[in-house]
Amino acid sequence: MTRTLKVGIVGWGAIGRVVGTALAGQDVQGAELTCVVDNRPLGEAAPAPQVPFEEAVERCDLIVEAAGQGVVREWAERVLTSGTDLLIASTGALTDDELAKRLLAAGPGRVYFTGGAVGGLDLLQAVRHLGPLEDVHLTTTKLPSTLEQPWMDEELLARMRSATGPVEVMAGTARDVPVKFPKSTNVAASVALAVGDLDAVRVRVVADPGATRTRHVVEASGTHGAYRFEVAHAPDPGNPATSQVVPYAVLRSLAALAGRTGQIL
Ligand SMILES: NC(=O)C1=CN([C@@H]2O[C@H](COP(=O)(O)OP(=O)(O)OC[C@H]3O[C@@H](n4cnc5c(N)ncnc54)[C@H](O)[C@@H]3O)[C@@H](O)[C@H]2O)C=CC1
Ligand SMILES: O=C([O-])CC(=O)C(=O)O
Repeated sequence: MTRTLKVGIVGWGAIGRVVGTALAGQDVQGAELTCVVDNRPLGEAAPAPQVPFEEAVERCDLIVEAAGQGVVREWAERVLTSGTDLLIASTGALTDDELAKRLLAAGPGRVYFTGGAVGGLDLLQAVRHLGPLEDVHLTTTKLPSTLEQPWMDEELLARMRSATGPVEVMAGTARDVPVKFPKSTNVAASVALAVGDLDAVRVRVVADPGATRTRHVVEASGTHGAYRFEVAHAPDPGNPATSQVVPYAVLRSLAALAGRTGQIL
């Protein structure tokens, strides 16, 4: 008999709650929810025991990080070293070259990332083999309130709050942007992971009071072709910084990792 994959969720928020509830309801063949980690007491809210991180690493075959970039920085290497696998949502943490290098060298646990809110990453990963992509652009457009940051000056905050149309709040590369919007632009790092180059991905972050749907547009071109992927997601009602689809992207990855019959992977 094949073993059931024991999964621990770190972060019982917009992503973790949906993923954990589906796992607890046995919606993912071959995988089960073993425990939950969160820095807030969850009481009866979680359908599996809430445990400290150390205990989750011991008890699980795979940890799903759905808590924030800080958790990846603090825990990822220890998870992998213990032999537990790790599925990362907060890919922006990997813009730190030192951390990324350490994770690449760590094991025996394996590290995965979810495509999350953005599409087309499989194809971008594939076309790398045909030659470099010369031009890669990501434009992320969200509601202004989801993009406000402590480092912003009063003038920018006032422009965002009084905007009646789109306002560009940052232009940079996938190396710079996810650090500045840690809860809102992990997608930039995910595109860079697919392309294989943080500095090659040019990112624009746009605040738009009309953005009832969060939009991510990825455009890339090289000598071998041109690619464009555009999504417009409903935001999670409780946490509009996160698109509602993201936990389902995590669940899709989990179904593939648990890899049981009854599905075409
Ligand atoms: N790759 C992608 O497309 C996306 C990635 N994300 C990433 O996923 C993270 C989680 O997203 P949501 O579920 O929407 O956030 P959320 O804010 O709804 O939930 C986060 C949960 O993690 C917990 N938490 C925070 N720090 C913790 C720590 N140090 N230890 C234990 N628990 C901790 C919080 O208490 C909260 O329950 C975001 O911060 C972002 O980095 C979010 C959306 C899309
Ligand atoms: O959910 C989204 O649309 C994107 C997001 O928050 C992130 O990349 O961190």
